[in-house]
Amino acid sequence: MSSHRALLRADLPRARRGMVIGLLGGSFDPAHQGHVDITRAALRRFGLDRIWWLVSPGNPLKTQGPAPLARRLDQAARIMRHPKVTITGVEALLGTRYTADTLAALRRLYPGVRFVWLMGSDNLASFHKWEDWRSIADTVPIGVLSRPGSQLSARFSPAARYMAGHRIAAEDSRLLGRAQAPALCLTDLPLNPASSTAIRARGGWSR
Ligand SMILES: Nc1ncnc2c1ncn2[C@@H]1O[C@H](COP(=O)(O)OP(=O)(O)OP(=O)(O)O)[C@@H](O)[C@H]1O
Ligand SMILES: O=C(O)c1ccc[n+]([C@@H]2O[C@H](COP(=O)([O-])O)[C@@H](O)[C@H]2O)c1
Repeated sequence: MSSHRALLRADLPRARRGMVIGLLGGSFDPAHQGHVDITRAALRRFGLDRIWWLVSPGNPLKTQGPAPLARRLDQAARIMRHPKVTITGVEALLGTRYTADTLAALRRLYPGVRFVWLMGSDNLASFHKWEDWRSIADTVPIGVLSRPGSQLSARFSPAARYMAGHRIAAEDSRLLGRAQAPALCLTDLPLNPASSTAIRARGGWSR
């Protein structure tokens, strides 16, 4: 193994073959209680062994850059404390920005590990604008957590239509982790209206 790859592996989170790992990607600028609530709910509902937060170097669709990655990672680790949740800067380590590239790299690095992509319903509503979104849908099961104001637009989104024949009902959500992609499960949860935009707007976080 080259020294570069050895270093990379030393920093990456560990996973055993056969594990089911949920990936929650986000700017986390800053992380808030909404992120914590959906993470705990996803662990319970989707049959996941672990969740990794992928604190993004920067959302490819957002024009304004977030606060420095190290600060967002520190703040996220303070707010999200759970033995099954790891806060990571995996995308910065891998040099990926687009989710499709991140997933392809993770699959190569973790043979035998199952990944599930997690997102709030606002992101499912605009998922069809992501790079290679159909290939993401075709290769990884997707678990969607309700977010106030976007449940309807998510249910009727182009991405939900694309996966219409591959829906897992909310009452069967535990099957998602071991389902073959494409697989989509939308859960109804107690909703948390928290948002990073609102926290920044009231001066609770500066970039
Ligand atoms: N309150 C919430 N309820 C459900 N999902 C959420 C909530 N807040 C964030 N998410 C989801 O968590 C992931 C990461 O979110 P992100 O870091 O962008 O936070 P945000 O509050 O949406 O930020 P911003 O307001 O800056 O867009 C996304 O999939 C998003 O849909
Ligand atoms: O790959 C893409 O085209 C793409 C476009 C928009 C968002 N994403 C990812 O979606 C996740 C949520 O982003 P954000 O900024 O809403 O927190 C994060 O992991 C982003 O990298 C990915």
